[in-house]
Amino acid sequence: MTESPALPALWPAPLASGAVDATVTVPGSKSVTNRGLVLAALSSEPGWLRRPLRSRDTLLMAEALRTMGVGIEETASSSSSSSSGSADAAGGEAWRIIPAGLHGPATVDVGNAGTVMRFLPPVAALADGPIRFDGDPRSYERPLGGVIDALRALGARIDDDNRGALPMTVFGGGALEGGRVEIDASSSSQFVSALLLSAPRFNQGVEVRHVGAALPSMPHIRMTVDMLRSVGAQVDTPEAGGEPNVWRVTPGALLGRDLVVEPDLSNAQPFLAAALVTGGRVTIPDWPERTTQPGDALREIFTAMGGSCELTDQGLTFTGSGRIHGIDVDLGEVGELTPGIAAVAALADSPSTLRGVAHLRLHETDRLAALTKELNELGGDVTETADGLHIRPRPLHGGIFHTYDDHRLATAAAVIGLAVEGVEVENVATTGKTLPDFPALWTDMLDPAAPARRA
Ligand SMILES: O=C(O)C1=C[C@@H](OP(=O)(O)O)[C@@H](O)[C@H](O)C1
Ligand SMILES: C=C(OP(=O)(O)O)C(=O)O
Repeated sequence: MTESPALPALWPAPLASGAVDATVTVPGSKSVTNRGLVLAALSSEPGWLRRPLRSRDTLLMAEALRTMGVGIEETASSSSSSSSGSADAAGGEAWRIIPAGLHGPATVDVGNAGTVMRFLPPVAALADGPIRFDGDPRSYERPLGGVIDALRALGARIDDDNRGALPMTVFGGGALEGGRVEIDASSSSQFVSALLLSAPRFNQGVEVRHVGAALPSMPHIRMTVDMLRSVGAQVDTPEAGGEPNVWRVTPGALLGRDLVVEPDLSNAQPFLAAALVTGGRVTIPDWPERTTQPGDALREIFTAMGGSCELTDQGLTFTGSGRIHGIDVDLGEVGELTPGIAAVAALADSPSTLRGVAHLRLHETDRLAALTKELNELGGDVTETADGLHIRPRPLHGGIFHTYDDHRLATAAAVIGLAVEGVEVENVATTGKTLPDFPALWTDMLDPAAPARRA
């Protein structure tokens, strides 16, 4: 699914011939889909996920749950379900998730999905046998020690041959005691989300206390809390008058729900950037009015960089002004937006400073090093700071943009290619991690008549 044989090793990023004017339907959110799968698998009754994202990260999550015994059925429409009206209105494809006893032995391939490698070890601790975790070479380098240590403190037995990283085996004991635990989640908010998501099934629930430097990606933790509450879990949070950096989940059964997955707003980013870069207009249908997705911050960030946006019944319409301004911004809450913002900043009329994202060095690749190197090889002037990037725009030229198996590097390169002739994106198929149809969506955005011609 991820490696389409039709995609060339070097994808010539199309140059925009003018202002884009398009409506782009963006597939479902990776973060919502993978949380929805985990929560449904841990529920006490079957549930539905409608418009789930089907990408490498979410298919790995579904497959991992299946290998542990969970039923996940694909359906073409919602008509035979007991779904709510809103879900029926969503129509389209759906996954029916049928929870079952979690069984080992099993082997989980995490690929390079942070959500799979962090969210599933607590689930595996509830299984009745050993669950082996392995993945792409990069997954061995990504931080996991916080989850491993916390699970051990909560009663799990784990054999981590690579000491604090993958590969490893979680020896599920059929149940986990749970209770209080301290964790340093400064390298990834997913450590906190991982413990909270499975905690309703721990005997004592959980109290997670983050200790250490700043915690990144808070909107993703809010997403975890919101989704837990939507399936009936009781969660106390710092926001609700609780102690700072402390989350509590009470043990209890989770309900099977019918959830319509929102479009992935972080994957909407390159399309919104296209409006900004070309002085055009892009509409993303189904942009939610309220959401915990960090991509919603693009409304503010890209407006500050030179566009304007309007949320209507048609969705979010973003309009570029023809000018792009630099920005000085802390992206700690919305780190996954950094590559796309860096691409736009490299084309701006003034310098930018992107701060608060040191943890990106341990994402799919070292994103700070990769963006610096690749933008500079096209003639840019980017320097790494201790916690981000300083970008001084200069005229860029064409060349190969290496992507290091990082979907967001590939989409960032496509944004540069709109304005710079001759950009070739290495391994654009890596976008399949979260957005398998990216090359077709991109060319259709630039030529909205293309799908009709193909039909
Ligand atoms: O919980 C999630 O769904 C995510 C949390 C964030 O991780 P980090 O806190 O590790 O940056 C984000 O970057 C990632 O793309 C998705
Ligand atoms: C950091 C990201 O992914 P992951 O879920 O693998 O951490 C991302 O999608 O930008």
